[in-house]
Amino acid sequence: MDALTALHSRVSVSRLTDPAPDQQALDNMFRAAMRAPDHGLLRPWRFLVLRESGRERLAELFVQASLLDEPDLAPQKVDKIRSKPLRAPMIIVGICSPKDHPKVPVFEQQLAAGAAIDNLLIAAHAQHIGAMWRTGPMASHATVTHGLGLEKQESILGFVYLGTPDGPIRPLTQEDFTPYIQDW
Ligand SMILES: Cc1cc2nc3c(=O)[nH]c(=O)nc-3n(C[C@H](O)[C@H](O)[C@H](O)COP(=O)(O)O)c2cc1C
Repeated sequence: MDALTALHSRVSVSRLTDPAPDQQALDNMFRAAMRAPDHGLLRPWRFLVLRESGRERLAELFVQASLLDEPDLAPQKVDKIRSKPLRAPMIIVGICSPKDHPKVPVFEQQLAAGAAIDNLLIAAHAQHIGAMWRTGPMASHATVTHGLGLEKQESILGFVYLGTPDGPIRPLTQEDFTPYIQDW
């Protein structure tokens, strides 16, 4: 798929199944992530790749975090929370890992890390891999961030769910971009 086709047609895929992306596809995605615009070339990102046991451990962190917030959570709700990270065969946790820099504020480093995640999504799509960027309250919950080994200054920007699309991909309608553009 050429670059413009990939950019014009990327779509989130929420229903994902096996197989997970193979190593070559993953390498292509990370190479794309590394090409994100990056003020100062600080590489203010890192990624955790969660496969079978990683997703299960993440599920337990989600449960622990939710029970800490709401100790009386109904068992059905606990099961639902536990099932969330198991919705796809692979999750990549996109982390902003800002560096101290006199000219590059954390905000810009978060933008760069977000761009790296978007490059990763587009590279997944270009290889016919289904992907969806998710966050939710678990992304900023201390139980989850500590459990995943984040440092104090780091933050989770997204859980990227990855796999093979399970069913048809949502058809896209051409969106009119002109309302978002002005000559000035
Ligand atoms: C930072 C960020 C966090 C997101 N978190 C969620 C989320 O937790 N749940 C969700 O359903 N969509 C989330 N989305 C949106 C989806 O990834 C997706 O972009 C949206 O559903 C639109 O679909 P499309 O990507 O096919 O246009 C998030 C997007 C971004 C950029």
